[in-house]
Amino acid sequence: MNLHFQRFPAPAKLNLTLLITGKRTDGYHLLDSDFRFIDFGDDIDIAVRDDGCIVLETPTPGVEPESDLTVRAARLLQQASGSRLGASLRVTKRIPMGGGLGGGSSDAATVLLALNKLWGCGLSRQQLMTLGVQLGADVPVFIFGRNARARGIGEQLEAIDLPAAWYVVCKPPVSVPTGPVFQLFSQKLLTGEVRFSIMRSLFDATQKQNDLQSVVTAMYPAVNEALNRLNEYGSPLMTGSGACVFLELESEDQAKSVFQSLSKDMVGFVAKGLATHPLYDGEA
Ligand SMILES: C[C@@](CO)(OP(=O)(O)O)[C@H](O)COP(=O)(O)OP(=O)(O)OC[C@H]1O[C@@H](n2ccc(N)nc2=O)[C@H](O)[C@@H]1O
Ligand SMILES: Nc1ncnc2c1ncn2[C@@H]1O[C@H](COP(=O)(O)OP(=O)(O)O)[C@@H](O)[C@H]1O
Repeated sequence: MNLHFQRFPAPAKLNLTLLITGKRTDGYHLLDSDFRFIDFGDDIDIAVRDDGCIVLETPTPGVEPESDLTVRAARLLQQASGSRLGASLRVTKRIPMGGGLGGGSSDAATVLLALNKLWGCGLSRQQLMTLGVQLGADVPVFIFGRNARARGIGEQLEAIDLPAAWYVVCKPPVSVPTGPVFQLFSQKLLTGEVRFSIMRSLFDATQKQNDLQSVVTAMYPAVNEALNRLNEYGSPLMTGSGACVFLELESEDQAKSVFQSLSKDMVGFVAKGLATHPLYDGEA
């Protein structure tokens, strides 16, 4: 079979603020969070196959190919669209796993967006978002394509305009699993150590916070250390359920200079905030 690969970007996200506002009866927590895409991410090379097979040529260490979100996204679209076509996938992984940067979710969203076009499925953006949330709470925002305020578990999205900004992102040497962080948050609710954040309009709108941060720093001192290092230059925050932490700066020069002054053992990068997802085409 003659395979013709095309490259599609899968950007990382930052949660510029993340409030936990309640809990659904199925145990999922309700959020109020501002998502921003950044110019750092994975790349996925995709070739259409005429035999219907979904082949991941670059398995991620520690993730069974069948449970990889790229493969699950392709199979889900096959089922939903009835397409008889298949795909070969090559993932160039840069986004650290368990980093709160949404790597797996972004990979899944990119596969859904790309194969919808390559297979000619013709599903709307909204239909793809409905499929995407079955794979993970973070998938819909990547399909939505604009920086967004997300509510519900991440499926109620409202586009937001954000000023140009650069980010120093640090990756402490730990990988944080999302489920246990929410579980611990729930336990601490019972003991009164954490609370649900009431409506955001009652807060100072400029105040940014992450309600999962205290839970994660209690479990992982390395996350606290990274926050302390960045604290010397501004007000850093953890993204998502961690482990990455970031500091927003107004210029690229400022961001680079902060990054350079961090000690060499701090793993991280400088990224620009994007206005939209690179695959966003303006269509609703
Ligand atoms: C916290 C956030 C914020 O952006 O980001 P990450 O740190 O994972 O990137 C997300 O809401 C995470 O979304 P995602 O990573 O897709 O989570 P999922 O795979 O759907 O859920 C993993 C587990 O976390 C818990 N979970 C997840 C989301 C949510 N709103 N409430 C929850 O209680 C559930 O126990 C679920 O089984
Ligand atoms: N293509 C993929 N890329 C990253 N993680 C994946 C992928 N497929 C499945 N996973 C699983 O999803 C988990 C969450 O990964 P990821 O979304 O990158 O981090 P986070 O939820 O912290 O933003 C990983 O620990 C891994 O087990």
